[in-house]
Formats: sequence, C-alpha cells, structure tokens
Amino acid sequence: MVTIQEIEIKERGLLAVSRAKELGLPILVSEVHKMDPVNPLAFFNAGKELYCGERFFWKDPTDEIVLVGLGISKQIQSDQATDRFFHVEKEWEDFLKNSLIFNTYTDIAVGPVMFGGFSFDPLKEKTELWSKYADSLFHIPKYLLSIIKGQTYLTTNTVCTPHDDLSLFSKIIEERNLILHSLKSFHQNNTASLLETIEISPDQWKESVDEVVKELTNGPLKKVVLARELRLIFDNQVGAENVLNRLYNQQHESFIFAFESNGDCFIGASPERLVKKSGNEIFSTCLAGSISRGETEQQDRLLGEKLLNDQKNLIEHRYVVEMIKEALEESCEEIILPDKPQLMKIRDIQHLYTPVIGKCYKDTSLLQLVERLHPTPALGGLPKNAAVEKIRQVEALDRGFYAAPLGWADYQRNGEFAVSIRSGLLQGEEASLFAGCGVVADSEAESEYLETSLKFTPMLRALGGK
Ligand SMILES: C=C(O[C@@H]1C=C(C(=O)O)C=C[C@H]1O)C(=O)O
Ligand SMILES: [Mg+2]
Repeated sequence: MVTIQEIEIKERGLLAVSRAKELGLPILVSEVHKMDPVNPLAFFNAGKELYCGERFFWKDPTDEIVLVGLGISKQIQSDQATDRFFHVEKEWEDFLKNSLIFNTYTDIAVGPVMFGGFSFDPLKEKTELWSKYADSLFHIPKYLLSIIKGQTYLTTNTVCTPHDDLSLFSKIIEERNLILHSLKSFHQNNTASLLETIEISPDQWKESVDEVVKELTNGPLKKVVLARELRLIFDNQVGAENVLNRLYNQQHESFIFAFESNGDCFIGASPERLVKKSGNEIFSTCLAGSISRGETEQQDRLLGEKLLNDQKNLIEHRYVVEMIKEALEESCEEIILPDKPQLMKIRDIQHLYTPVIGKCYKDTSLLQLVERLHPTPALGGLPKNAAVEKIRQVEALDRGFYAAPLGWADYQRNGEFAVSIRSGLLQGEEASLFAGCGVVADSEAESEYLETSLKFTPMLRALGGK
C-alpha cells in the first residue's frame, strides 16, 4: 500500500491554497507515490461507484505503460475545428504553468497526465451517436494509476481554486483511502446478454465502395478508407468493466483502451500506434493491408506469404508508408524504416506492418506530430484532405472518435497516441462497433465487406457475440 503522508499533503495543500488566492486562479497540486503492485482492472473497477462515467484505461501492446484514471480533476474540451491540436496543447501547458508537482521519480507517464483524444473529422456533421464526446476531449484524472515497466505509482491530482481551503485536501485523502481499500480482484459478472445484431446498411456501404473505386481509377484520389457500423442490442446495461476485462484477456497484444464520457464508454483493442514520443525519440507504425488467419499453421503461413506478395495490399500499404515518412521528415532529424513490410499477426487477422523510428527536433511537440499524421492513409486516404472530404460526403457513419488519435500526454512532453480502431461505443443497452478498410483502385466491394466483417470480430467476441 502507499505510505500516505497525510501531514505532507496538508502542508502542500496550504501552499496551494495560498498560491490560488494570490494568483486568483485554480492551481493543480499533483503528488506521486510509489505503490505495491495493483491489478489495473481492479483499479478501474474500484472506481465503479464513485467515478462511473469518469474513468479511462490504457495499456500498450508490450505492457510497458498501463494507465488507469479515476475522476476528473480538469477537463479540456472543445468542438472547435480550426487548430484544435494547438488549442488543446496550449490549454494543457497553461494549466501546468502554475501547478505544484511533487514527483521524485524519473519514469514517464506519472504525475500530471492528460488522457483523451480527438474526433476523426470535426467538420463531419455530428449525430446523436457521439453527442457525449466533444471533438477534442481530454481528462486529467483525480487519481492516476501508472504501471511503468512493472513499477506502480499513484498520482493524486487536486485542483484548488481561490475559494477552497484545507478541507479539500482532507476530502481527497478520505476518497483515496476508500479507493485503495476497495481494490479487490475483479470477477466477471455477465449481466447483459446479446439480443440482436444489426448491420447498418451493408448494401449501401458496398455501393459506396463501388462509387469510390470508379473515382480512384480516374485520379487524383488514390485511396479512401470507408467504414461501417454494427449495432448490438442487449437485454441489460453493458458494463464497461466486463468488456474491458475480456479485451484485456483476449487481445493482449494490442493497445487496450476505454474512455468514459457522460455515461458512454468508447472502448477497443487497437493494433495500430499513431505516434509515441519519449524524450526526442519518435515511434510510429504503418499498418495497412489485411488477410485472415489460417486454421492450421501451414495455412496461416501461406496466407501471410500471399499477403506479403499481393499487389493490391502492397499498394494500400505503400501509400501509408510514403505519407508517414514524409510527415515525420518535417519534424525529425533522422528516421529509420525498413524498406519492406513485415507481417503483424494478431488473433483474428494479419496485416502488413512497417515500424518507423525517428529522432525529432528539440522543439517538436507530441500534438504537432499527431496533427501532421492524422489521418494517415490507413484511416483516411491519399491525398489526405481530398480523402477526408470524400469520406465526409459518401460515408453514412458518424465516426466520432473511431479511427482517430486516442492516448495520453504527460507534463514532460512525452506521450503516445494509438489509432482507435477495432473499437465500439457502449451506450446503456446498446453498443455500436466500427470497422473500415482501405479502398484502392483494385478494390472489390465484396472482399472489402468481408475484410470489415473480420475487423469486427475482436469487439464482437468481447461483447459475447462470437
Ligand atoms: C480501418 C481499419 O483498419 C485499418 C485498415 C486496414 C486495411 O484496410 O487493410 C488495416 C489496418 C488498419 O490500418 C479498421 O480496423 O477499422
Ligand atoms: Mg485493407
């Protein structure tokens, strides 16, 4: 358990109260304590009563960084489309400016961390589906569990306004003890059964693929990613902790994420990193081109070889590599990437995969990189703006946060964003699942349709529909 230095907290509280009054501004007080190991799912679950609707979960594919947030100490949100990445970054940095940070550890992703993301396209008309998520939405949690390379930390964030007094800090200590004492291991309870699975307009979707293919043959568009929705109806509320627990166990090789907002939960298991920044080291991923897994080892290997030599998929992939390379070259003094893709094999699907490593210039920020990269041709298309416009026109789906950057940034300018695919939105007794695929001149509607069906599998399984 943490050694809770209550006296220390109160001393720091006094400092915060006087600073907030002096500046006439809210002040963040952030404190980091090292802890004995905690099961991250149990921590998420411990917030069920007090912080339902205000939680997030993040795990990277290697388990190097696991983050669980409970409560909201500060929210950054906006529906503004112009310069949205810049505005989020500015608000984050302004918020940090006067903060009091007590952190004696050197690991990244501890102390003040914001978690959240952006919608795919802020210019697309918003429907009821995504009404609970602003186009830019980030939470700085009250309590952050960070498991970094196996070391466990608890950050407590308190925002102290000029009207607060020391009682604020006593309340925080009480709340924190409550969470820590309710950390019992998590047991799956299946309260919601699937009643119905509705495919949203599959024929219309195939027609839009045909329509786009025609345009691609005549240029200048080269690739457009088209997505569709599967709607699931349950007999009861779908608990985010149940779905998260299943994804964690079934899709462990992926980024596992959950992001609650106003009662809804956006959740998924994505294999695709957009960008990670650790100091000035940059990591990105080109992932595009897909084929199923084989039933036997031999069949699986043959399918993999087929994918590695398939012109249509290689083109789909090459567009992504070219664009990511170009985008990162602007911000990096050095980038390294293999000249041929390899295979990424995950539970239900295999992809063409090219990892990218770079060293960015000193003044480059994470959200600048996100802005340059999003959307890559793996989610949008090529050329970028024309493809996004085409999607806005022909796609029936309101993508919301699907296929968009989702992740975290710490106060020392490190962070990581995944592309939030293989995901779904939980809304009470319903869930909407999303899947898309890269349409190029050689695409056939039927096989793209089957590819998207395959991409629904991980979420379907986690929801008990497979
Ligand atoms: C768009 C999705 O996946 C993307 C499209 C791929 C493709 O078309 O081959 C492969 C990986 C992802 O970059 C999705 O899963 O929804
Ligand atoms: Mg594809």
